[in-house]
Amino acid sequence: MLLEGKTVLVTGGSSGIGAAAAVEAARQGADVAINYVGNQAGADAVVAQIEALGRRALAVRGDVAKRETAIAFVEAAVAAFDRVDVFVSNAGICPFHAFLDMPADTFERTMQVNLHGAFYMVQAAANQMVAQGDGGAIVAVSSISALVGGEFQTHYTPTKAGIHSLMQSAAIALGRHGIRCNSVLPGTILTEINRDDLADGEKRERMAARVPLGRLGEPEDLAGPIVFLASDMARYVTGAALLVDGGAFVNLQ
Ligand SMILES: NC(=O)C1=CN([C@@H]2O[C@H](COP(=O)(O)OP(=O)(O)OC[C@H]3O[C@@H](n4cnc5c(N)ncnc54)[C@H](OP(=O)(O)O)[C@@H]3O)[C@@H](O)[C@H]2O)C=CC1
Ligand SMILES: C[C@H](O)[C@@H]1OC(=O)[C@H](O)[C@@H]1O
Repeated sequence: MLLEGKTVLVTGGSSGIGAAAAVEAARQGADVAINYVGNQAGADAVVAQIEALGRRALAVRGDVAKRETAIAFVEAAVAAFDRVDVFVSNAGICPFHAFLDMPADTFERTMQVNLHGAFYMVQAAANQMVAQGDGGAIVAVSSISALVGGEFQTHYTPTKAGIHSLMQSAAIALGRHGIRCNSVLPGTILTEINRDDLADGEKRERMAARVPLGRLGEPEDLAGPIVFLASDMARYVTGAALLVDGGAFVNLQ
């Protein structure tokens, strides 16, 4: 097992990619704490799946846009499990909207949840790891959208580029502490975040047609790459960004 005896924290662990990563971490031997903001039923279901695997689980509610949520999440996990070995910064939103009439509050909320939230969470986890004194691993969920644009994502893609950049700079800041920082860059993965957007059958087919592996992604497609980067198998990997997109990014012609 790749994460035997480790404590793993996942933000946005109540559905989609975060839920899949949390359950896979437990399958790989970790105790897991998840953060969520509103979906208590989803959080409870993930806790039940982790416990069914014989591991300890904790769900902590909180809005990642607020710095105090990060402090409270890490404190709650340490109170329950004593330490933080792996931190997965995953929580995010993508309220699709046109650029020219983007409401300021939609832009600002997306920045606060996706980028400010990642910063505060990663900072809180890193401080705990530094205090423990024996390293750790941080994996942030960025996106293929860090590298390419989206007409209705002008508020969102900069947050994903920012998360990619945050991991690069954090890798430098934290390397001396033995803390590795990497990102995964998912392509289009079928989750709640894009359920309405991909209800448009024409768009869904167009997105799938771009993928050399022939299908859109499932949350579980991210679980392995996240666990790998979190594990000692990736012990000399830091500052890296791993595309997990079925080949969509490289598919120009
Ligand atoms: N699906 C995709 O195609 C892609 C997704 N991503 C990224 O993956 C990450 C996960 O998204 P995905 O699994 O797809 O979508 P989901 O909507 O399924 O999951 C989003 C998760 O984030 C949580 N969340 C949202 N806002 C907050 C908040 N303010 N505070 C705390 N938690 C919050 C949700 O909690 P709750 O359930 O309680 O609302 C939920 O657990 C996001 O960062 C997204 O940008 C990147 C590339 C592609
Ligand atoms: C939510 C979108 O469908 C999804 O988010 C991303 O980051 C991907 O690039 C997709 O656009």
